[in-house]
Amino acid sequence: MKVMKFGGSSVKDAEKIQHVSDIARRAASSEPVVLVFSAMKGITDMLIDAATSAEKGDPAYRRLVEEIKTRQKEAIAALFGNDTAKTIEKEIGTLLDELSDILHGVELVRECSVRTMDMIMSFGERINCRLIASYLSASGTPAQYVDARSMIVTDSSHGNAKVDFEASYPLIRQTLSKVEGIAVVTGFIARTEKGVTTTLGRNGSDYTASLVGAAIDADRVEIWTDVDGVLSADPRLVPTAFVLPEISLEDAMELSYFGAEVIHPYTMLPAVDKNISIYIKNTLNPDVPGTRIAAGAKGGSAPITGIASIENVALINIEGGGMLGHPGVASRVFSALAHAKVNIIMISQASSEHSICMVCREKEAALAVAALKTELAEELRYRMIQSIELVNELEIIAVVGENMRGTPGISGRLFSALGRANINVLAIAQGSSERNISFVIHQESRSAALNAVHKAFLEEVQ
Ligand SMILES: Nc1ncnc2c1ncn2[C@@H]1O[C@H](COP(=O)(O)OP(=O)(O)O)[C@@H](O)[C@H]1O
Ligand SMILES: N[C@@H](CC(=O)OP(=O)(O)O)C(=O)O
Repeated sequence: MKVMKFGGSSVKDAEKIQHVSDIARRAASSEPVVLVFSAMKGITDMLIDAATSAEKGDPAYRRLVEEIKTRQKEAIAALFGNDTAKTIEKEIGTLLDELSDILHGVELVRECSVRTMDMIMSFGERINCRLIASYLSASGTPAQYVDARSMIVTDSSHGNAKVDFEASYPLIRQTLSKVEGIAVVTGFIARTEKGVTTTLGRNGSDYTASLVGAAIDADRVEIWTDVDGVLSADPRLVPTAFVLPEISLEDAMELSYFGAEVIHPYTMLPAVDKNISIYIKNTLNPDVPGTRIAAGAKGGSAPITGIASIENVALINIEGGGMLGHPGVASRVFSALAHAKVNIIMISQASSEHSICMVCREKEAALAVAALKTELAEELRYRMIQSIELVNELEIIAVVGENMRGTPGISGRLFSALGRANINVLAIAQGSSERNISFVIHQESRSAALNAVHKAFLEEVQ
């Protein structure tokens, strides 16, 4: 039994849907499969844009809904014969009408809460999975649409909800045991205990697939995308990046946390629980073995496994001699940021205790600085803290790999490579697991830094 997840890039249009349906059908002829699909590529972004426009009272949202309708109509016309097309169009039309009504509501009240945003985003996966289940059935492979909200239960942190494993696993088993034909499960979406729609975070359909895989004790979970596997770096930025045949669950988690969007970081959590291997496969190149992500898998003989990066981040630097020997400042800083719901991606504190510096997403930076200025008002007034400085337009780069543990000289080699490429490093952090060194640079040096580090660790003869 295996779970196969197809991302937005694999179901962009009718032609791609036909192609992945063939892949799924072939797999289903030799073992039972459960399918998980994301929305068509770009649809989630369009839904977010529509909600944002409606909230501002900008009628542009109607044009976006029309564009979504047109894409669906085109796909339906290409996938179904005339009679079936009418039935599917009606079914999907009802969903699109509901979406229009919700957006109209948002326009009227000029407000789109995170809860409403989750409901709006859910239409991408719901529409796409209805379309694909109908297409599979109409083309001779009986399939049934499964709304993940009937089986994945989360808390109410909308936009990035936390899964209740204990509640979800039995529900997943129960729901799937009643499905006739192949289950076509909506990725990304879930619900609270009270039935309110939630989402698992952008790119979260990978996580849906591994949750389903762990619940049903699948032999493997396959994430089908548009590249040959997990590469040693983002291939769009590092042309010499190569496919990693296998990597550990921990390295995959680190790489994805630091921006390798080929897999969602939480995907590895259920797999750790149940010791399931995850395979990254390419729909454009289905016979290539891809990458196997599994407990204990080795990343290769190089000192690092791979490199990842996050753009549009900001660095906040709190400086002041008054922090020296005063316990509790760090804890207040992080509590204030947590309270303001700012997510800190990286932290580094100078050992002199003169400064604490943190990195967050640029879009959250102003909020973070305001929260810190309020929390540290006293210290600023009495000059125990001299400044709270913000630098925007930065990039975090992380070098990741099990092999770094206990290997001396990695930092020296890393910073020499950056020095040779004339790249200025603003902050550095290393986890005590020694599995990752992350550093911050100016965004304009991104490509030069990634390529220099890739060359130093992964291309030159070791
Ligand atoms: N280290 C990496 N290995 C492979 N792909 C990467 C890596 N870093 C970034 N990517 C990008 O991730 C993309 C796949 O993720 P995504 O677009 O979310 O796919 P999907 O739509 O299938 O979910 C690839 O096309 C690639 O450009
Ligand atoms: N559709 C959602 C969830 C998802 O996983 O998408 P994809 O598999 O295309 O990254 C998003 O765009 O975030």
